[in-house]
Amino acid sequence: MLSLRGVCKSYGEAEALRPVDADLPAGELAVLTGPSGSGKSTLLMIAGGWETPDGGEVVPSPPLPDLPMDRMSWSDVGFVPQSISLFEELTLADNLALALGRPGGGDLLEALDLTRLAARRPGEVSRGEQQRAAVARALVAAPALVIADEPTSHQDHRRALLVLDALRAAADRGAAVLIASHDPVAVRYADREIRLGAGSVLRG
Ligand SMILES: Nc1ncnc2c1ncn2[C@@H]1O[C@H](COP(=O)(O)OP(=O)(O)OP(=O)(O)O)[C@@H](O)[C@H]1O
Repeated sequence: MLSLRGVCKSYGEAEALRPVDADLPAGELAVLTGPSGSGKSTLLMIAGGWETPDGGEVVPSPPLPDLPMDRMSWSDVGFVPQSISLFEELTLADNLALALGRPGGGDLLEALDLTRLAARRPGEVSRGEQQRAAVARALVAAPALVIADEPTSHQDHRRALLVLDALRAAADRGAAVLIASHDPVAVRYADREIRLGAGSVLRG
């Protein structure tokens, strides 16, 4: 469960995120929508504890450890950044193993149509395949909170459904899953939509 109460953020004079109230219960997949620049990525960074809001509060339950982003464990928060950011020197399988702390995640690689690519490095697979591997890495350690920024942006329709099915399965096992997306398929898949519009929340 994650509660956002009046969370807002500015960069200097620029208002990146107007105050937002939203709840993200455990076991639900929520989609954050809104025009480009409305603050979706900013809100995801705040929700994951990697950015500090200027006002309001973020209340994760159970609480997140008070650690900087690069020290956060994949078993605390699973993150799919817009930039994907796999470890380039590791194979896809080893990217998952690093997150899990041991080899594993074959079921996720299979579910995301990556089994035959498991021994390749990110530079040896397509952008869409890298993105699916980032989704697998985010889910492999079964975190209670999953945050994904545009996780279907590089997927064809069939693979977008695989990604959404994997995120849905994480919610079904009890995780709170928050994704930002422009993809209407993702919006249909979600249990709730949090809409940011021109800097303000229309529905949460
Ligand atoms: N580090 C920063 N410094 C200054 N302004 C920033 C910074 N990061 C984001 N912004 C601004 O804050 C606003 C919200 O950005 P954000 O990336 O959260 O939007 P978004 O809804 O995720 O956009 P998109 O759909 O294009 O990814 C934008 O106007 C952006 O230019």
